[in-house]
Amino acid sequence: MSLPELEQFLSWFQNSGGTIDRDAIGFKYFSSAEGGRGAVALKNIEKDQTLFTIPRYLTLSSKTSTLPEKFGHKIWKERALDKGWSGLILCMMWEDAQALNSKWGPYLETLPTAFDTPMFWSEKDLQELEGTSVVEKLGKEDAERDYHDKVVSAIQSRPDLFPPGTITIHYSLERYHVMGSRILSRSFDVERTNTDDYTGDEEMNTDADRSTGNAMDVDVHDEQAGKEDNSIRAPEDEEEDEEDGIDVSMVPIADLLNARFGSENVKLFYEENELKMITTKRISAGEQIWNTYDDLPNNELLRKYGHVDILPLPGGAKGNPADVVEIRADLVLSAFSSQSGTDAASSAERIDWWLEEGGDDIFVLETDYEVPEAIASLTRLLCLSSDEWEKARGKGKPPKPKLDSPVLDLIIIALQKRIAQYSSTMKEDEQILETKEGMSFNKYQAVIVRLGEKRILHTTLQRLQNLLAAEKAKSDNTQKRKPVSTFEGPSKSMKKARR
Ligand SMILES: C[S@@+](CC[C@H](N)C(=O)[O-])C[C@H]1O[C@@H](n2cnc3c(N)ncnc32)[C@H](O)[C@@H]1O
Repeated sequence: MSLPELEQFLSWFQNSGGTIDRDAIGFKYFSSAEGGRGAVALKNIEKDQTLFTIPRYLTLSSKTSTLPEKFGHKIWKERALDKGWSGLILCMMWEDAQALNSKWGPYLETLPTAFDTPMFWSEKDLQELEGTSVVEKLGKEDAERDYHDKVVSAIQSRPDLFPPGTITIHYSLERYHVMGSRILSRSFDVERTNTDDYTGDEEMNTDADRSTGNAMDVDVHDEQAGKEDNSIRAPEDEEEDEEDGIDVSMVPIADLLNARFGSENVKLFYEENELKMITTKRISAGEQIWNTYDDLPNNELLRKYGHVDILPLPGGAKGNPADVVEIRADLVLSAFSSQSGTDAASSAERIDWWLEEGGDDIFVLETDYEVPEAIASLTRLLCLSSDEWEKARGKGKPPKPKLDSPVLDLIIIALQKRIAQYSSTMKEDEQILETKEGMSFNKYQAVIVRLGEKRILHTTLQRLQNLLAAEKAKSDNTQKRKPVSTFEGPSKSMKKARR
């Protein structure tokens, strides 16, 4: 079973040195909730079976495209096209402009030309994501700055490579975003091997070259996190890739596989000269062949891939068990300032020290509803008396993450402030989903994302409020049990009562 639209591509793949077990794997359209176009098992397949292999020279990256060489490696670097994703995007636009003259022509034909990701949403739809971490991570402005500053001038400098008549069709800002989104939703972080030169066509069909050495995981898809996690990644991310020995690469066939939380049944492994998709469990005939995108939370799935995972959750609700919500450190600071009546500047020294010591500036709450130790430690740091703060600084150690009443009080306020950042309540979102008739797909996915975040916030908040109540009850009991007169003298509450 296969799709007619993929036949030319599959022939190209096999004729170019790729192998695929076509008795075991086919392609078909699943429901959109299951990923649309994807791969299916045509028979029962045992664990540890290789379904297809991709020679490294068939992967498309700025190492395998011949554009940097034609452009001149030196000038490529001078124009910083080796940093960030702009160089790879330019390679992909250029390869795409060559159509079937490109080595990857039939492969490029299989790639989507439109995306449902928030990068392409209207302002109105983006407002539905208010409060979530999606919007600030889109990186649209950074991407467009790269396009205007680096890519346009590179294109204009070489009319022989980028004929002026082709620019509006193949090198527009819109095409730049499409290529960026192809990379974001389909690329793999492929670790380099010692023999890094796998660009040449002379390597085609060299079965003897294939290593039987130890297979290792290939990091699947871009997995940057935190505020630098832009669709077009910050240059420093690419520098890290350089250091880590990773090539962000498009990998034919492998990128036809969908993924769903906890469903992985195959994984991409690499060997010296090729990548191998190998089953990680037995797959029954008719089942979808699922890769993994690292079981991302819905806010990241939506931003990178344009879909969300909706599965049954413990307690009856539906959502993504991998959901997370981010709390910025400045919200903790603002909770402290409003509670203590001080301004943020008076805590600046402590915050600077916290960051210098490597403390987090974003805390991540998960569906275990635990409070990250770092948020408790930062909160305690803010609450320390001047003497205690001097001591902590002297020792070079942030305070222990103990959840006592003052700390609980402040984290509760920070969570309440975080909840207030959304423009709708959790109840409203639940009602919106009950009557979803006529709702746009973008809005539907946005509500799923923000509801997932809010559930974590509300459940964690409830837990903390219970903990605080228990803490207070404990301290009240201790006060009550204290004898009227001890060797230390009357308790504070007794003193007060006598006045
Ligand atoms: C690597 S591609 C997978 C192949 C893709 N379905 C195709 O037709 O080429 C990733 C894209 O597939 C879709 N996808 C993958 N898994 C999905 C899922 N569980 N639910 C919905 N869409 C999914 C999303 O559009 C995502 O951006």
